[in-house]
Amino acid sequence: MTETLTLPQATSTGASALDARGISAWFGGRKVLSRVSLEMPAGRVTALIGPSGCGKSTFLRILNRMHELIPGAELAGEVLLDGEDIYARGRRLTDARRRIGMVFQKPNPFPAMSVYDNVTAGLKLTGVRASGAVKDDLVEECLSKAGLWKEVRDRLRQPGGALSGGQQQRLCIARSLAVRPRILLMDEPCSALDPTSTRRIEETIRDLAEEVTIVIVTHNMQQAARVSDQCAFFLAEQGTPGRIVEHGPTPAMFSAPSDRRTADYVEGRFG
Ligand SMILES: Nc1ncnc2c1ncn2[C@@H]1O[C@H](COP(=O)(O)OP(=O)(O)OP(=O)(O)O)[C@@H](O)[C@H]1O
Repeated sequence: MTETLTLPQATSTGASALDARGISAWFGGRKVLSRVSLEMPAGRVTALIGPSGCGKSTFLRILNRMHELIPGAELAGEVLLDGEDIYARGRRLTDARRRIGMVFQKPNPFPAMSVYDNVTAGLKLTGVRASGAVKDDLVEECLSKAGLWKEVRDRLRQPGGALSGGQQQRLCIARSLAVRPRILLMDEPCSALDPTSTRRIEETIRDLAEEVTIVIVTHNMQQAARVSDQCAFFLAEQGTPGRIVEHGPTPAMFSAPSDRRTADYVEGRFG
């Protein structure tokens, strides 16, 4: 039986806290993350930083149960969404997906689908029912929040693939917002974009932060400094699994990190 849900009301306090506890991860028996714990407070932007291969994306995928879809992938630990483990027995994958959205490195709208249908696409996939008028309002609301409404309000029936790269990424953000997630995960969302589009997305991230908790992976230290409230520095030293070396408020991580390796990384001496 397919479950049908109605759309949650838009509120200004929809953000949730996410708390990862003792997360370890393996691919085909190779351990890539070891006992990573991190609290991601409600309504804040958390940036995950660190050199390539230290497990940031793996950690991010564990936060919305995407890791378990990879053949040979395993994990241990807990991910608490407002205190409840998304991996607890009986919890459904679709539940986690609805509450914890994800935006990827490369903009991935449905290219032949209209801008309008791209925004509402997530509703069907997550079993949410909405009437035509509700959908119209939702499309405007989500495109506005993603900072795209003014640019596409007259092009809602054009294909998503006809937008620029930066617009496509904001369309993907709007699509994620349509199911009213409490958390938005972003895996290097600007790495395929030009500087102007990057700044536009960064503004969007800051605007969204009040109502959705954001966790962003970025290799761009200036970006981490501009958009995040707190940072976690991941490192996998000499073939060991990735760990968090240090985490804390962003200004402190950049101006007075307590670990020398954090200082070396944020100042660009390695990675
Ligand atoms: N699907 C997979 N199968 C096997 N190993 C994987 C898979 N995905 C990632 N890994 C391995 O897990 C480790 C962590 O990778 P991950 O992509 O999480 O790191 P990252 O810090 O996000 O890197 P980057 O910054 O380059 O994106 C790496 O050693 C990588 O090779």
